[in-house]
Amino acid sequence: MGGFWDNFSTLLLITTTWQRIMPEELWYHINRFLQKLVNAINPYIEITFHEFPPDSHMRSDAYGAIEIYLGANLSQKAERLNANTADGSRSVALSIDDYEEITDVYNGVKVWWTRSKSFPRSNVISFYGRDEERRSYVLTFRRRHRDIVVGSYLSHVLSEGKAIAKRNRRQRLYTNVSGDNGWGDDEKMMWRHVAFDHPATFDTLAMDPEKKKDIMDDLIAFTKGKEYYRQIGKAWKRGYLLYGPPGTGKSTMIAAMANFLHYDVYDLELTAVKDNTELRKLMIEISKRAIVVIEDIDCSLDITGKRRANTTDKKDNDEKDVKDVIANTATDNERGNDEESKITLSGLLNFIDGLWSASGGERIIVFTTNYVERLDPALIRRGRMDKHIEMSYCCFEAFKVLAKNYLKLDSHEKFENIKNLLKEIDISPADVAENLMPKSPEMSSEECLGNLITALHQAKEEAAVSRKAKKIDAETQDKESEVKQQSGTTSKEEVNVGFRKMMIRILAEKYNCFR
Ligand SMILES: Nc1ncnc2c1ncn2[C@@H]1O[C@H](COP(=O)(O)OP(=O)(O)OP(=O)(O)O)[C@@H](O)[C@H]1O
Ligand SMILES: [Mg+2]
Repeated sequence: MGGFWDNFSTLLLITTTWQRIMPEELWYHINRFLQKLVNAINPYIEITFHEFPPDSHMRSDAYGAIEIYLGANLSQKAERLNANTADGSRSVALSIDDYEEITDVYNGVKVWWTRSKSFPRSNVISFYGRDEERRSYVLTFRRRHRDIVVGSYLSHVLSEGKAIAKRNRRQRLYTNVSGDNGWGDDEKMMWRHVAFDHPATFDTLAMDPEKKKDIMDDLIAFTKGKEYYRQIGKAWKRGYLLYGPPGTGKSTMIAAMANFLHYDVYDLELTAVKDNTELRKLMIEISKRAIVVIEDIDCSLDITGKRRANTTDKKDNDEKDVKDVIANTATDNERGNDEESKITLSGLLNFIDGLWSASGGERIIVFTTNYVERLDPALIRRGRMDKHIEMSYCCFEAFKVLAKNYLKLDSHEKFENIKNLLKEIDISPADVAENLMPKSPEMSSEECLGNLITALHQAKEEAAVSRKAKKIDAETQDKESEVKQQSGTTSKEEVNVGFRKMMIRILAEKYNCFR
C-alpha cells in the first residue's frame, strides 16, 4: 500500500498549498472534483472510528469495542503495544500503539487497522488529557470487499469486542455518598464504587429449587429480551420485589443475581438523598447493565403507604392519581427536621418509570422489605415491580443446599429428623447456616448437625411459649371488654378492681396456682 500513499501524500501537500492562496468558493469546487477523482482511482475505502465523536464528551462504545477486539486478537501481530491495567478490568489490556498498522483476515478478506491521533484546533484550554488528544481507529479495506466488511465484519468486531469486555470486566458495587466535587461547590451526592466481590451464587443460595429456577429463567429471558421489549414498546428494565423475614437471603439473592448476570450493583441509600432533583441526578449516572437496589424500602423514608386522607375519594389505583398525590405527606414541619430527605413517592415512581428507564440499556431494580404489607400498592404494582419473590423460612430443600455448602454433605442419617423439625418450625436460613458452621476446625459435621437439631428443639419450645403468651393476651383482652360491658354504670374504680380480680383468677387457673 506504501507507493499509493506516498503519491497520495504528495497530492495532499499540493492541495493544501493551493487551499491557502485560492478563494474559498473556488477551492470548494476543486476540492469536490479532487475528491471524486481520488474516489475513482483509489481502490481502498477507509472508515474512521473516533474515540470521542464530534460534539460528544462520551467515549464511543464502538471505539472501545474495537480497541478490545484488536488488543485481544491481533496484538501478537503488532510490534508496538500499549499495556493498561484498565480500571475495573481483571487482566492487563493490550492495545496497539499510535500509527501502528496491523492486518486482520476475515473469511478470506484482508483488512488493515491503524490507530491515529489528532489535536483538535480549539481556543479552549482543557484540564482533561482526553480533550487535548483525539484518537481514532482507521479501518482500510479493498473497495470490492465493501459488502462483507460493512455487512458482517464490523458487527463481528463490535460484538466480539463487547463480549471480551464483558468477560474481563470486574463488577462494581456503587453506593451514593455526599462529597466534594472538586470545584469548591456545595457537597454533591455522587456514586462511589468498590470492586464487587460477593461470593454468593444461585448454586449456593438456599431456597426451593423450582422457585430458584423460575427466577434464573426470568433473568435469562430478560437479558435476551432487547428486541422483545422494543417490539412491545416497553423500557428494557425489570423490577423485583424481595420480601420476607430477616435472614432469609434477600441481600444474598441480589448478590447472586449480580454474579449471574455480571451486572454492577448500585446500592441506593435513599435516606441520604436530599430531594427528587438529587435522585434524578444520581439515576442519570447509573450505567447500563446494572442492578439498582433499595434495601428495606419500608424504612426508606415515609414513602411506604401514607397518602393524603382525601385520596380515598379518588380512584385508588390510578397511576396518575398516585403521582399527583405526594405520598410523602410528612412535610418538613411534621418531621421537624429540614435536613431530612424530601424524596416523595412520586419522585421515586418517576425514578423507576421515567427518563432513566427510557435511556436504553438493560437495568434491574430490586426492592427488599421485611414488611411487604406496609408498602404502597402503587410502588410495587406489576409493571414496576414485575416479580414479587417471597424469601421464606428454611425448608428442607434449602437446608440441603446449606448442608452441602457448609458441610459438603449430600445426605446423613440426621437429615430425616431435621426434615421433620423444619416442617414444624420457622427458622431462617441465616440461623440454620449459623448452626451448621463449624465453630472450630476439629468440629465434625455430625456435631454441627447435632447443634442444629438442638437449636431447632429450642426454637420449637420458644414458639410454644410465645403461642401460649399470645393466647393469654387475647383472652385477657376478651375478658377486659367483657368486664367493661358488664360494669355498665359502675364507676371506673369498681371496673378496675373487678378487672384485676378477674385477671388474677384467670392467671391463677392458667398456672394451676390453687392446686
Ligand atoms: N437463602 C439463603 N441461602 C444461603 N445463605 C443464606 C440464605 N439466607 C441467609 N443466608 C445466610 O445468612 C446471612 C444473612 O442473609 P441475608 O443478609 O441475605 O438476609 P436478608 O434476608 O437480606 O436479611 P435482612 O432482612 O435482615 O436484610 C447471609 O450472609 C447468608 O450467609
Ligand atoms: Mg438484607
